[in-house]
Amino acid sequence: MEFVVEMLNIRKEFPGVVANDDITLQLRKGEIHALLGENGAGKSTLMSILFGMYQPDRGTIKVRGEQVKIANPNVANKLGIGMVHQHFKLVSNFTVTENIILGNELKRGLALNIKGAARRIEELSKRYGLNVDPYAKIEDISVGMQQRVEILKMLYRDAEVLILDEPSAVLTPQEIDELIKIMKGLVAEGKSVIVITHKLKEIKAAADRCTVIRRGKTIGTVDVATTSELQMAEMMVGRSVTFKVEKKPSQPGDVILKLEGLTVNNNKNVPGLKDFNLEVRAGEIVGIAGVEGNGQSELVEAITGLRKSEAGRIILNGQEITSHSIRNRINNGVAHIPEDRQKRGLVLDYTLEENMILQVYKREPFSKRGILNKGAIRKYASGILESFDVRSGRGPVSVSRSLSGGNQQKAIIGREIELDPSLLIAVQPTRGLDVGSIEYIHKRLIGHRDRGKAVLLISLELDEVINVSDRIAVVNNGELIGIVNAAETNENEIGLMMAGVGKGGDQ
Ligand SMILES: Nc1ncnc2c1ncn2[C@@H]1O[C@H](COP(=O)(O)OP(=O)(O)OP(=O)(O)O)[C@@H](O)[C@H]1O
Repeated sequence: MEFVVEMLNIRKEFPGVVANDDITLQLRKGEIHALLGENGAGKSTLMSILFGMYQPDRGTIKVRGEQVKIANPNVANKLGIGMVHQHFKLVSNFTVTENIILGNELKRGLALNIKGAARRIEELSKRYGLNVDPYAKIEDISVGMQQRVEILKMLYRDAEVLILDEPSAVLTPQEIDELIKIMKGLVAEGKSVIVITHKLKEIKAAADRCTVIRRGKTIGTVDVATTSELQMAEMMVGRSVTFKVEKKPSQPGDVILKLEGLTVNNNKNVPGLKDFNLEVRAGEIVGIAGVEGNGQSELVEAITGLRKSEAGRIILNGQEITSHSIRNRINNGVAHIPEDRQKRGLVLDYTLEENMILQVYKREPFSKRGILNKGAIRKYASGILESFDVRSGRGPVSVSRSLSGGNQQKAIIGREIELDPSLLIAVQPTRGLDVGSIEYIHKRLIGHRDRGKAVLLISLELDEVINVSDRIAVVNNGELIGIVNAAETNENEIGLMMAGVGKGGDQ
């Protein structure tokens, strides 16, 4: 039998949107199958159906040739289907083993045999090259390791089909290489993998076949080896796309942000950012390059006021703001596209239009003498949603939680750019976005620069930092290693600096 899973002519409708419209996906045993589609195309919905979280309105699912009804995730597990979600479901003060047996042994009322379970987890970890310590606490291990724990959880439950929903979105470039190896190891052992990803490079490196969907419809399934990245991108968005970022040389003006000897403690109360000096001028984009966890969060949180500084000064438009409140900084022209869109970006239970006016609702024309002007709010929000192509079932009145991840991200970016801030801090702005949206967001960041504003871009994507920034500041271990002009550098030079080697070879 060729296919281990077949999803045939699947339809799923939500209020105002047909998320899946006659979609067919057939998974061969032992393959890595990529699922590619624009933000909001319906990928997560389709996988949630396969994992029993939603029921399709129409269509058939077959597992190992037999028609099945996957009423809930327990049924999916019993059929050998497991899923790693974008947001992990782990208890942070429990160990790896406790997390893996939680909800399995516990739910089934089996006597707990932690040692036996840990032994089995260790064996699985070795067999699939996962390198996970069964006794480590979740809060002490990296996000990449936590993801492996989620993979182990599926293997522990004997999953044959593994669904990974945008697994690389939370990983560093090196962890992504390791994940690709892990996926290849899984299929070498006879498992089958479906992976949702927007990264065409990863599809090329890892997948055997790729199914492309657009606006809820199947466009086709291709063999990855014989299809180029550009061809897949064009199938996905339905038009030609360029991966190149067009921009004129910058025209830097006055200093907008100045950091002088800034030292900021991290969560462990030791300096995460040390004696840091940087200037960002009007009309330029300064990128921060560095391996995750080398002071970027401390830098951003200190500038936005989410974290206090231990020493040094933050100067915005010539005025010291080192100890100003968050609100005061916003009012003085700092906008922030945060890394964690669900925690800091959107109030998920508010509608989109409510989220679009979070910072400005007290201003005219949105309110007058404490009374909200609904018409003005609707007009403002609709304008943002339209220009940033935020797709949702019910437009401005959609509850933010119902949007696909990528569309939530676009809404946040739109809201922050619309404030027309003198300093825009963009942290991982294109994480989770499709290539068409990335192209658009890059244009808007450059457009913001060209209107004489300052942009500070923090990204783990080296391509993005090099292509979008004018100058690049490289950080390592909380220190500034050096600043280079983006037009005069390359990935190698930046990579060395990221490893702590200063320009010219000095440590
Ligand atoms: N629970 C829900 N209620 C209402 N609408 C929903 C719900 N879940 C998804 N949708 C809508 O269905 C469509 C498809 O969303 P889905 O999350 O499947 O997209 P996606 O392809 O995974 O996108 P992304 O790449 O941005 O994660 C979107 O328009 C979304 O707003």
